[in-house]
Amino acid sequence: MPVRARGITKSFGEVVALDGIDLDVAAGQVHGLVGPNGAGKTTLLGLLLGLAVADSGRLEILGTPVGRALAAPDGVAGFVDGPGLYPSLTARQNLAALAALRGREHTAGIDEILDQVGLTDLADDRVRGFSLGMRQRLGLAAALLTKPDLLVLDEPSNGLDPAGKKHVHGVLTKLAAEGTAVVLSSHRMDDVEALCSDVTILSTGRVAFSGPLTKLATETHELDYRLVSSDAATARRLAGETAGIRIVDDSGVRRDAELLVVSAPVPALDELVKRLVLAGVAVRELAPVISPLEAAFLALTEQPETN
Ligand SMILES: Nc1ncnc2c1ncn2[C@@H]1O[C@H](COP(=O)(O)OP(=O)(O)OP(=O)(O)O)[C@@H](O)[C@H]1O
Repeated sequence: MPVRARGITKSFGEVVALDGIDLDVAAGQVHGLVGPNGAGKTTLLGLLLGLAVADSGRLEILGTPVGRALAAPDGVAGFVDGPGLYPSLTARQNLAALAALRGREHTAGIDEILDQVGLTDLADDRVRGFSLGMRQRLGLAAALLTKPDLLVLDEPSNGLDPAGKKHVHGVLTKLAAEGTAVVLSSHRMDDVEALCSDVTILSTGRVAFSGPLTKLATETHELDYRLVSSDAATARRLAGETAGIRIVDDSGVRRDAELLVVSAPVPALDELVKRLVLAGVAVRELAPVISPLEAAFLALTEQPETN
């Protein structure tokens, strides 16, 4: 198991950043860490990278218990708070310098790595002029210099354009398929859904959910769905007549003539679709207003209102 954490706590003065965290990340898994600002994601990723030590609890990285020393265990790569790069060197020189620092001749692989992250055209430009998204891609390239068994990335999609995202997703998916365990944090639920097999939802330093994304979807019993059909009036009538379906009027989503928003468990929704088709009403669009992950995120991390 590349990551096995039990009862991890970490405080900064009065602030309890991590409050009894359990986390398992298996080889070949892309594991998403999500949670509101300040939930403890970066702190946890920092522990995995050996940038800080926990106050208490047990942490095993790649099968080795982590001690009190600040050191990145062998086989671990990644970054938090943006990658550390030399601004006056080019992208290629940055990678060559890092490879040299690690005492190995990696230059043969540098062109291929730059290509994987989509930086070939910028290989000989100085990093000083790089945008956030370009830096993120170069940071990932640096992490690929040694093929890591555990890759830890804080907000790797930050600042990426669609092409950059495609490259990064491609690289991470390929690494995971080859057995690397990937742990990444993100505020983008769509990215996590596209990329991760498993997710941990953190809320004020505690684990609110940890497990496969598919489990989260089945545990979410009822969601709001947008239904666009060829006959909204009939759809509204049939929805009202179908057991388990509730018509939502104040959902805050775009209102238009063909759109109906209903709240329903999946079997009731199936029944409604069958009735619509029997009545000769075409279903043009049927999708959750927010995804199961986003719904779970909001439900599990909602802060009680303070008056
Ligand atoms: N070096 C530090 N000194 C003092 N407090 C810290 C330090 N690092 C983190 N904290 C506090 O610990 C808590 C968790 O912070 P952390 O950065 O891990 O959250 P996060 O989930 O990564 O947030 P974000 O989504 O905003 O990046 C916050 O309350 C933060 O203020």
